[in-house]
Amino acid sequence: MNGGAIDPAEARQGPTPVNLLTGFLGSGKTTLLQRLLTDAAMANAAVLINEFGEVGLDHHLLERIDDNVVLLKSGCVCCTVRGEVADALQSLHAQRARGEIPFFDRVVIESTGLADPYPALSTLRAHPVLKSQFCVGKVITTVDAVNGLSAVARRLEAVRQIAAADIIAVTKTDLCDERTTMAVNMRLGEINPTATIITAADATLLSRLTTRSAQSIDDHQWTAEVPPARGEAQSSHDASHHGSHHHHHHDEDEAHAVRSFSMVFEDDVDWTGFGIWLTMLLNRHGDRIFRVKGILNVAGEANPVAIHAVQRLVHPPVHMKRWPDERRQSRIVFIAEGIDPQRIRRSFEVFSRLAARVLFDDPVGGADRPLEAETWASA
Ligand SMILES: Nc1nc2c(ncn2[C@@H]2O[C@H](COP(=O)(O)OP(=O)(O)OP(=O)(O)O)[C@@H](O)[C@H]2O)c(=O)[nH]1
Repeated sequence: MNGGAIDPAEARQGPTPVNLLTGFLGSGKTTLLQRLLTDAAMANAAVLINEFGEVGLDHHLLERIDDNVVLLKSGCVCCTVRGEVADALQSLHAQRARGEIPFFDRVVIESTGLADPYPALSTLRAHPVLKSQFCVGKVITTVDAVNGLSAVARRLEAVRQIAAADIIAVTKTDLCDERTTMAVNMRLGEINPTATIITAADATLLSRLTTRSAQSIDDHQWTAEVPPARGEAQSSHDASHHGSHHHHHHDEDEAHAVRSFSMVFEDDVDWTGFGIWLTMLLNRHGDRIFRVKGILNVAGEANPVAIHAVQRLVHPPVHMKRWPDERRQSRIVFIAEGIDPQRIRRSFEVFSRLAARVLFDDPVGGADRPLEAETWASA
């Protein structure tokens, strides 16, 4: 770690701006980032991706992979910024000064969908070394027009992400009618009256993100507590972190613990069977399954198929251009509240066996043997 190297870029341009890209699980952060990075103004941006989950996938889903894209270990920005994010920023800074990585003039941190942005922002501002190397740029928060209001009603992190925003980019408006979008915008305006609210597709987004506001960003009270509105977000931020690798025990009861878990498997996936299983699972448990994302080795496909679901909304699959590594393994990450991972695993195994039987062995077998796991997913 080199906090003291004299960086010619810094001498010329001053501290490098850091934009935090936040937003609840599945609200469209990576999609927006992908689009922003295609613009020439972002050609020299370094990207830090922080994921909540055992198996990091976002760096595979993001097409621009180069030396300046760093995937941080599972965790969340709010809890790791004093360690991992701070280290990553200092390391980028030192490597740039030594000319070891391509020049960058901006850093974008994509946080996990469960991160409280305030600790990260206050650390960036107050960290003894970082504060001279980097400055806090605008905070952009994505809000999903389909599921955003339900996230706000259930999770305090979602409220705090909106409250911290300079720019709120409303995503998935193409999947909603105008009234729904207006209702979302109104609620956002109540939570954060000073943010600029635009749709994610708005062409002015990038210029709004990269220009400094008249009011310095440093004037924000980053450490201020943002209370939830009445009736919103029953569980506290601190209590919400509960993952297999990122495992915090706070006061939250098991029923509201959010945990991330993953399934990794070698066998080909039957696409139809998988689609039926996922749809049934989300119909039954979508309220508590905030996020499903994965890369599947689909039978008959040369390249992986990326899948995304957010609560009950299943997005169209995306055919990826190549496998991220030699192993053609399927990887699926779930982020769910109060669900035992074993039940999802068992249910998937039963469905896989059923699909194999229907396809290859015994077209009618299985139908008379509704196992506990099947009925759990579909009942
Ligand atoms: N129709 C539509 N789909 C969108 C839009 N934005 C994102 N999506 C889809 O929503 C799904 C989730 O998008 P991501 O960009 O991965 O969301 P994320 O916030 O990075 O997800 P996490 O990192 O898991 O929190 C993907 O299938 C996207 O294609 C949008 O504006 N319209």
